This record gives sequence, structure tokens and C-alpha cells, in this order.
Amino acid sequence: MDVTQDMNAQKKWMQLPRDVVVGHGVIDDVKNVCADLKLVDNALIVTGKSTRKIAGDIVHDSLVDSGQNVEMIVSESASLKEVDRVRRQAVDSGVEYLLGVGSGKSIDVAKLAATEIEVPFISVPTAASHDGIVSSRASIKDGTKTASIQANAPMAVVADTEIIANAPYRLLASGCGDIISNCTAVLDWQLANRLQNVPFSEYAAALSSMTAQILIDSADTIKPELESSVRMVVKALVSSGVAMSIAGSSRPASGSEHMFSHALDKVAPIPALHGEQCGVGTIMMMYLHGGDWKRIRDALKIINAPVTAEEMGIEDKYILEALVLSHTIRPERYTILATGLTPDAAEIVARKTKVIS
Ligand SMILES: NC(=O)C1=CN([C@@H]2O[C@H](COP(=O)(O)OP(=O)(O)OC[C@H]3O[C@@H](n4cnc5c(N)ncnc54)[C@H](O)[C@@H]3O)[C@@H](O)[C@H]2O)C=CC1
Ligand SMILES: O=C(CO)COP(=O)(O)O
Ligand SMILES: [Zn+2]
Repeated sequence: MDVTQDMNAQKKWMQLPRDVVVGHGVIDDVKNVCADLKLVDNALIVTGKSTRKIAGDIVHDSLVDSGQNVEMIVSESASLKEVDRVRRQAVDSGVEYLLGVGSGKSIDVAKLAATEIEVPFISVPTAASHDGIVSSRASIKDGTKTASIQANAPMAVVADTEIIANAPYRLLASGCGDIISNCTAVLDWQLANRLQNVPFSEYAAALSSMTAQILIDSADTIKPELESSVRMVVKALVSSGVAMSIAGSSRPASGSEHMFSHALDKVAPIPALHGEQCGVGTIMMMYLHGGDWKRIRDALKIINAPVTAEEMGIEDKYILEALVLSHTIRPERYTILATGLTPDAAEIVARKTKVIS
């Protein structure tokens, strides 16, 4: 390989948020963050029905008071149809930037719409339920399929710990599950590198693993309605998002446990939250890796995140169906699942780890 080729092979474009603001009442700083980024007019806010009242209206009024033209759209679902609707409104109104104010669905719709029209996007999460609040990934439904789409990372993340602490604690516990899932995601990534020479970033892997380990070690500090707990989880989600940006993919934070979660989204009539499913998936995939699955399970229990099918409100049969389906979710991504679990092997995993009784 000549020098130019080698240099191209080494080229990597890492997109990271420019500003990350975390703290009590920082929602009032959104206007200052926009000013700092020279985003001073023509904004479109994407929010949810309930999160509009919690934060969307506050951000809207604050930006209007600072002299900006601001439109707001309530997004019902994280679907391609919704992204198109937002994109069309943004183009028709000639907006200069978008803000996702709410939970994962609103943030993903804003993130992908902003990417498609090549304008900046600011993430203002009202819950710390998964690392999508920071990442450059967008999970968007296209019919019955949910695709994980590469998008632009938010230019800024403004996480108001007071608002997030007041969200249902289940959402914070879900965010913890998504962080703890980094444990098996990194093990899968290392395995894929050894067996298939898949490109691997030591820095992204170390950051991702360390983030999960710190949270596991601090599990007993994660309590409902505590802003210090929110700060810890948000910083961990930021860290996971940065690891994905360094890697240029979701590999540091998404492995076999995520494939299980995506499979459960397909087969379960009423799936649980993303982070909850990933947490339970991590228990079982850690067992397959021959790792300390009990430590994972104990940490999730301390945090009061679900560790069984029953606690997720999902029937055992869907856990087994999802386990057998998991390896087909992203066949190009090699993990411990390899060519897939047989039905009897799936039952052994789920029973040994007490996910099903
Ligand atoms: N882009 C990415 O990297 C990722 C994206 N996702 C996607 O994110 C979506 C799931 O996001 P989630 O936030 O887990 O669920 P969600 O977006 O469905 O929100 C869950 C519920 O929490 C409510 N909520 C949010 N903040 C609240 C607050 N402060 N007070 C009271 N209620 C509040 C919402 O109104 C909603 O009813 C899915 O579409 C999933 O595919 C999941 C993981 C990663
Ligand atoms: O959820 C994610 C990381 O936590 C994103 O991963 P996916 O690429 O599997 O959607
Ligand atoms: Zn995730």
C-alpha cells in the first residue's frame, strides 16, 4: 500500500458534540448555547405530546424572547414518515437549525431530519433513557423494520438534571441498562476483531468499557429523583456517545445484547424500553461470553432495572423467540451469537441466567 493509500486508510472523521451542558435549570441556557454556536434565528423544535409541556414550550418561548423565529412540531413516532414531515416543514420554512426536545423518539426524528437537510441539530433530552441523546445514530422505523441510521452528532446537548430527575425513574434505569450493555458490546467487538479482523479502536473500546464499569461500581448511588444520579447517568451516556463517534459506528455500545433487544422489538407485542431490553440482553450475552453475568444482574437489580422477562412485562416465549432470531438482526456484525442459538440452547441461557423461570 503506498503512502497516500495508507493515509486514506487511516483517515477518520470523528463528529462530537461541540457543547455539552448538564445541570439544574440549564434548559434556560439553551438560548445561550444557540448564541455560542451562532444559531441565532429560524429554529424548528421537534418535541413530543407530553414533553412539549415539560420542556418544548419553555425552549420555544425562551428562543422567541431572545428574538428568534421559532416553529415547533409535535412528532408522534420515530418513523421515516415523521422525518419526512419534519424535513418538509424545515425546508418550507427555511430553518437554519433544529432542536430535538424530549425523549428518544423526538430526538431521533430531529437528528435525522437535520442531517438530511444539512443543518445543525441540538439535543435537549427530557429523559436519560439511552445514549441516543448524544450519539450520531438515529433509530427510525420504516414500516415494521427499525433501522439504525448514521446521522450527524448533535452540535450541542443540553441536559437539565431537574427535568430529567422528575421524569419517571424507569427511564433513568433504562439509561443505565443501555450503558451497562457496553460490557458485552465491547467483548463482541474484540471477538469480531480477533476472528474476522474487524477494525477495532482501543480508545473507543476502553472508553466504552470504563463507562459501564464506573456505573456498575456506582450502582448503589443511582436513586429516584436525585439530580446527582442523573448527572452520573448523563455523563455516562455522553461518554458512550463519544466512544461511538471515535469508532465511527455503534460497535462500542451495540453488540449481541442490542441484537437481542432489536429482535424483541420485532416479536414482543408490547416491547419494554430499549435500555431495559439491552440490560437483560447483557445478562444473557455475558453468560455466553463466559463472563460474570451475576455481576451484571446484581448491578441492574440494585438500580431497580428489570432482570427478568416478567419484570419487563414480556412473556417467556418471546424471550426465547428473540434469542433465536437475534443473530439475523445484523448478520454483518459478528458477535458471540455467531450463526445463532438453537432453540434448546436459547432455553438453557434464559433459564441459567434466571431471565425466564
Ligand atoms: N439513536 C439512538 O442511538 C437510539 C435510539 N433509540 C430509539 O429511541 C426510542 C426510545 O426512546 P426512549 O426515550 O427510550 O422512549 P420514548 O421516546 O418512547 O419515551 C418514552 C416515554 O417517556 C416519556 N417522557 C420522556 N421524558 C419525560 C419526562 N421528563 N417526564 C415524563 N415523561 C417523559 C415520553 O413522553 C414517552 O411517553 C426508540 O424509537 C428507539 O428506537 C434507542 C436507543 C438508541
Ligand atoms: O442503541 C444504540 C447504542 O446504545 C445504537 O445501537 P444500534 O446501532 O444497535 O441502533
Ligand atoms: Zn442502546
